[in-house]
Amino acid sequence: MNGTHRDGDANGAVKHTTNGVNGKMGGLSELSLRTQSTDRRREASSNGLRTPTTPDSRRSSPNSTHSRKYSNPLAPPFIVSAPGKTIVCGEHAAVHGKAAIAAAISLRSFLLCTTLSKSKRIVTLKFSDIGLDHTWDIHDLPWSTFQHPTRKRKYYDLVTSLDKDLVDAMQPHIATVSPDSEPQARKILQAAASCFLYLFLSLGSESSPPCVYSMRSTIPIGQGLGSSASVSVCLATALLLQCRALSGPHPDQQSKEAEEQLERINRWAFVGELVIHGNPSGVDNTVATNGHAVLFQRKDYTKPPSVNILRDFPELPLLLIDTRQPKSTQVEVAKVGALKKKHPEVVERILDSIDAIVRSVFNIIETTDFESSSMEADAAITHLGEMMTINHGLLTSLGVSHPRLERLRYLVDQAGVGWTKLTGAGGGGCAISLLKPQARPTLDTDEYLNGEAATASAPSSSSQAQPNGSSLTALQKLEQQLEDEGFDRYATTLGGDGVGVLYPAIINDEEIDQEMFLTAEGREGIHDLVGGGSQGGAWKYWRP
Ligand SMILES: Nc1ncnc2c1ncn2[C@@H]1O[C@H](COP(=O)(O)OP(=O)(O)OP(=O)(O)O)[C@@H](O)[C@H]1O
Ligand SMILES: C[C@@](O)(CCO)CC(=O)[O-]
Repeated sequence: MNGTHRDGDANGAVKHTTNGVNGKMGGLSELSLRTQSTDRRREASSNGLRTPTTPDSRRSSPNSTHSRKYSNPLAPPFIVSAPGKTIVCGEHAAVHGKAAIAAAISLRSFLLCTTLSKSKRIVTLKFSDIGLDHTWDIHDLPWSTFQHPTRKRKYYDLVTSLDKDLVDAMQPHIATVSPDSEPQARKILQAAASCFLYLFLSLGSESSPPCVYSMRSTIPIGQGLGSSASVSVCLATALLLQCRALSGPHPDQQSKEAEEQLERINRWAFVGELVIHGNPSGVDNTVATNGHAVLFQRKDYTKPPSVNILRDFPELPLLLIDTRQPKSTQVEVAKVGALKKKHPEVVERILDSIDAIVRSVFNIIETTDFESSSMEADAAITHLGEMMTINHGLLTSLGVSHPRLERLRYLVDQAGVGWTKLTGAGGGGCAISLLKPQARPTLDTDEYLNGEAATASAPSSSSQAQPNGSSLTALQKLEQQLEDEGFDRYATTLGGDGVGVLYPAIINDEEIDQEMFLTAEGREGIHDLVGGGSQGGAWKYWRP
């Protein structure tokens, strides 16, 4: 195997041993070694300072009287990105050991990590979408509790529950995060801060690099599109990279090695989700880590879940509609848990039916060529639509729908253009509508396709075949009505890359600095600044 083998713990106490034929270093290490001296020079000149003396030049200078210890140079700023998700079927049932299918969407979160000079000894969170700006002194954090030999976890451990003592030790440091904001906002801020701090204290050490972590996301928060999982994946990846517990990503990385890195990230992202959600199944972080689509099932919480990556997820004609009704995943998951406790036999059967829907959808997806415009493909779409309708009905019976979701479903049903189900935790948030074959738009409305075709530029309208007039009108009318009633529609594609790294944070020879990153305007501003996240040669992905 090419590359670097790393031994050590989550403390950053990592030994590098090259075991390849040519002894080549793995991705990030190689990049960081190459960029360190440049970076130091850049820092020095931007400070108006002389270029610092390198260890080599010091050694070669016989007159050097410096006895100061050489300190590690700064790592350059880098960005980590991960997608949001939509659950095609199986939400809630996934929490109770059943299967679910989820697909990555093209909305993503981005985390810019800016290492500070070692003398600073602080970590700062600038999560500007939610208005979080908080700094901790690294020395003040409860390292002794987290690093205690009975509690300390290795970076490769499988952590499946939170340690109450660690959560308690963290509390005084969370209580100081925006204590004066109103309760609902404070909950969001403190959840994000807790997610970071638990991971930082688990994977870092008192000698971790001081750093500013700046977060931007194009995923709406708390609308069922996996914003928390995407944030958790970004944080876990950045912290694992900083403690050198990951190799790559690099293009020639062997499949098995890439898979191991993704598995490592996913394990810690699940811990982040435990902090934010309380009782997650792990499906959201799994799809945010791996990208594409996944068939997911976690029967035993003490073991890794079974994950089947669906790399050729079909380009289904979908609408992704936001009710703009805020909800809490934690609350909705707890609701179903309470109902199951009260009526175990009935609820277990509902969950089994949802599991049967997931199997049926998986079989159809695996056996149908959706690209052909055959009767078989149309029948498969109808089959998927019917499964979605039943799935939504079962979720409603579990008590996780909302009047806004029911209104949306009614409007789509009335228009006769498709089948609708809530996606994610429900209680508000988003729904997906699969368009009926006869309502499926033709060339000028490719935007409804969820795959690459959706982003390809369409030919001019004069050269297009005319769509089925009545269906298109029905769809246009529906869109108008949705807009009038305050629903939002997201243009997104399904099934792109999972977690990615831009190291260093440079696009088209321009370094993305904190100011630019934090002030980029709206989804398009962020997307344009970082080069799309999922595209562009500068971004690297673990691709097994
Ligand atoms: N842009 C962001 N910046 C910082 N924190 C964020 C951001 N987006 C989401 N979060 C964190 O994730 C939490 C939202 O999680 P929640 O589960 O309620 O919604 P979701 O993940 O969008 O929905 P679902 O789990 O149903 O897919 C927020 O409270 C916040 O702590
Ligand atoms: C509601 C749920 O099933 C999906 C949330 O996106 C919760 C989970 O699986 O963690």
